Order: sequence, then C-alpha cells, then structure tokens
Amino acid sequence: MAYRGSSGVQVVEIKVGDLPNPSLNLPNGGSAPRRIPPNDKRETVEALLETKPPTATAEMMPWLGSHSFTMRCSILAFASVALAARPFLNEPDTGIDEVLGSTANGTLPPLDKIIGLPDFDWAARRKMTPQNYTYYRNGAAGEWSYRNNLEVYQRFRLRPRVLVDITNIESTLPTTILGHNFSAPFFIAPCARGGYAHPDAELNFVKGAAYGDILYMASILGTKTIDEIAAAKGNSSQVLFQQVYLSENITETQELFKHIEELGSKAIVLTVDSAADGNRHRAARYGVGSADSSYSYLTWDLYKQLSNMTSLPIIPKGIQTVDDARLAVKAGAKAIYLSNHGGRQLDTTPSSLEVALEIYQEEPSLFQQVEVYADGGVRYGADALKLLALGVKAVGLGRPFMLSNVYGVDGVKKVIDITKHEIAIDAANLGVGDLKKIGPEYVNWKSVNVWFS
Ligand SMILES: Cc1cc2nc3c(=O)[nH]c(=O)nc-3n(C[C@H](O)[C@H](O)[C@H](O)COP(=O)(O)O)c2cc1C
Repeated sequence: MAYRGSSGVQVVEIKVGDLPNPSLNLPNGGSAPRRIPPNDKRETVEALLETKPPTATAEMMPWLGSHSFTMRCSILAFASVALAARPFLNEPDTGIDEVLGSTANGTLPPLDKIIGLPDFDWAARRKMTPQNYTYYRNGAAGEWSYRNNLEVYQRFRLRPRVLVDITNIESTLPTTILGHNFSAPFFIAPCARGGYAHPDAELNFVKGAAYGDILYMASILGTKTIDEIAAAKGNSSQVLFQQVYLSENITETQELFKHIEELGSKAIVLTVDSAADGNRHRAARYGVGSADSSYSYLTWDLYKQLSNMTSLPIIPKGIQTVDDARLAVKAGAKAIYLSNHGGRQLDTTPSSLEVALEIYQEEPSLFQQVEVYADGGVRYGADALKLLALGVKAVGLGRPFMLSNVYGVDGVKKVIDITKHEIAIDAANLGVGDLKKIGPEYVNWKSVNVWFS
C-alpha cells in the first residue's frame, strides 16, 4: 500500500525478505547513497516522486524483474521514482534538506541555520573534500559499531518523571573531572588531523573549550603540535589533558611525558584500544587510513611502569569490558575512559553505553572507585543523559567537534552551546531537577531491540 512518508512523498511498501543483496545501494536522488537496512524482514521504501518519470521505476530497480518478492505500489501520475531507505543515522531526516538543500557544494549554510549536532555532519559533507570528510566519518570494516554507537541510544527508553521542580537544572551542570572544575559534564574527545576541516585545526578546540569552560583532550596526532596547542590556551588556568600513542622506545616516552608535564597538561590519556591498525575500508578507498597504523606493545605491566614515570594520572582510553575496567582499577588508574574509538578500530565492538551497562550490572561499585568517562555516538542531550544515568562522570564528543570545525572556532562554540542546552532541557523534561542526582532509574535498561539491527 502506498502512503505519505515523513517527507510528504509517496511511499512504496515492499516485502524484501528475499532481496538478493540486503546491503544493496539504492539511488537517493543525488546526495550520498543510502542503504536498505539489512536485518529488517520488511522495509518501507520511500518513493521520492519529484524527479523522474514513472517509467524510471524499472531503470532504477533493475533487480525487481529477476527476483521473487511482493511489491505493492501506487504511483502519482505526474511524478517519478527515486528510492530512499531510512536516512543515514548520522544525518537523520529532520528537514535540513528541505530548508538548506540549495546550499552549493563546497560552501556552508549560515551557522545560525545549524540547529543540532547532526547538522554539522550535513554541512561538513558538502564543504569538505571527500577524502577529508571520509577520514572523519569512517568506521572500521562494515561500520556496524559506528552505526551501533549512534543507534544504541534509541533502544533504551527514558522513564520521565513529572511534576518535579526542574527550574534550577542549568545551575547543576557544572562538574569536576579529576578535581578540575568545568561548566558541564562533557568534553572534546581527542581526535587527529583537525587541519582537514580548518587551517587553525586544534587551536579552535582549545579556544572553544576556553569559551565554554569545558575540557579538551588533545590528540598527539593533531595537525598542530602539542606545543602550539598548549600556547593557544586562553589563560594559564585552562585545563587540557593530553592523549598519547607511544613508541616502543621507553626513553622517548619518558621525554614525551616530561614535555607534556612542562606544557601544563593535567592528565595523560593513553589510548589502549588501538593495538593494531584499524581495518577501515571506507577510508582506504580515499587513502586516509589510521593515523596510528603500527602494532603497539601495550600491557598492564607497561601501564604500571608508565604510571611510575610521571606525576600525572594516566587514563586508559578504550576500555570495552568490565574485566578490563577491573584490571585498570587494580593497576591504579584514577579514571577510565570507555570507548570503541568511534567504531573506527574493531568492528562489532560494543558501544560505551553497553559497556557502562555491563559495568553497572556486574560491578557497579567501579563507578565509585574511579571516575568513568565515555564516548561514542553522543549527538543529543538525551544520549549524554543515558551515560550519566549509569554513573559516567563525563561524556566525550568526537566527530561533532571535528565536523563543526568547518566553521572554525564559532562552530566549536556552537556545539558546546547546543550540547549544554540540550542536556539541560532534556534533563528537565526527564524530571531531573539536579543533574548530579540522575540515576539508572531514569532509563528502562531492557533493550527494545537486538544488537546491531
Ligand atoms: C577524525 C577522528 C580522529 C580520531 N583520532 C583519535 C586519536 O588521535 N586518538 C584517540 O584516542 N582517538 C581518536 N579518535 C576517537 C575519538 O577520540 C573518540 O573516541 C570518538 O570520536 C568518539 O565517537 P564520536 O565521534 O561518535 O563522538 C578519533 C576520532 C575521529 C572521528
């Protein structure tokens, strides 16, 4: 049966149980290719009827003739057919195409037309070269973890409480991270190659973080050097953490740690989820693979040895099981960082929401023993709230900041403003009057769908 889809166009309902290739790319009328989600038994495929004559149906769906499945459709007389499955998860259809679709490739829509964090993905895809955009966007292998990171938040329903005084919620956003004061419980995650989006690269993250009074964890593989990044601090009291990948040469590591201390960083973030090169198909097509591609020698014994080489806390980034969370605590970590590297390293690894849930279910006291940070797929205030509800102390955002940098520091500031605002209003609507008091009871932790749908 045909009916109107979300975008007001005619919908053709197709039974695709026998589709020949479940990951078949379908035309979507000109922008990025969109895919039929593979696991659904029956899909609703929107027939966008504006651009092609009805006879185009067969041309655009050549696989219709040679495979057996049921299709029912009615087609508007004046219109033509282009197919679109549900939009990419990173660019949900909230009307941006209708409002800003005339933006020429290579240009940006005005920043004041950017409403939410996914809009930066939309804008950056048009503005950046395909190579540079792909480096930011890509995930490992079939990108199941990349998509799961985005999708997982939708699988756990909120449990809003009503008739609660929430009028002071904004004043409860400030928090501490390893004893340092910040205005909100989220931070800029460490990401390499900021120069792909803007010539000032990581300097915009330092300045944006100073403006918003939030934490920036700088990547060791930035376009700017760690000295340039430190020199861009708004004032000497701005707190930065330094992410590192290490060489096997312990003397080099010793010197690096010493230099990081001299530059004033307050913690070292040791990425532990990248023991080998990430298997990145999308990026490989454009020659923009991992910034760190060698095999790395990293063990818990080495972690302890490293901890004795610096006065700074070393935060293992990329914890993906409760087992390793336990080992990190045993090894003396003061904080741990749940992450699957934005789904860029090992495909089918869990999202950090799932890891936080595993910790909560198997050893919830870990949230009291160490500070727990988490990142991956956070795009809305409610996403951050679900992590905070489990006991996560602060939430990292990677791609939203990287992509916002096409607007320079103003884009970075806007991500901060939007995220603060959304955390506050979503918490208020959830019936949380004090963000410090959010707890697991605000979410129904029974997943409403299976993994990797
Ligand atoms: C373009 C890009 C570069 C990254 N570079 C690094 C890096 O140098 N070191 C690191 O530990 N993580 C790196 N990451 C992973 C991020 O720190 C973070 O875990 C991830 O982006 C969070 O997921 P999100 O992008 O969905 O917010 C990178 C991520 C992206 C998107």
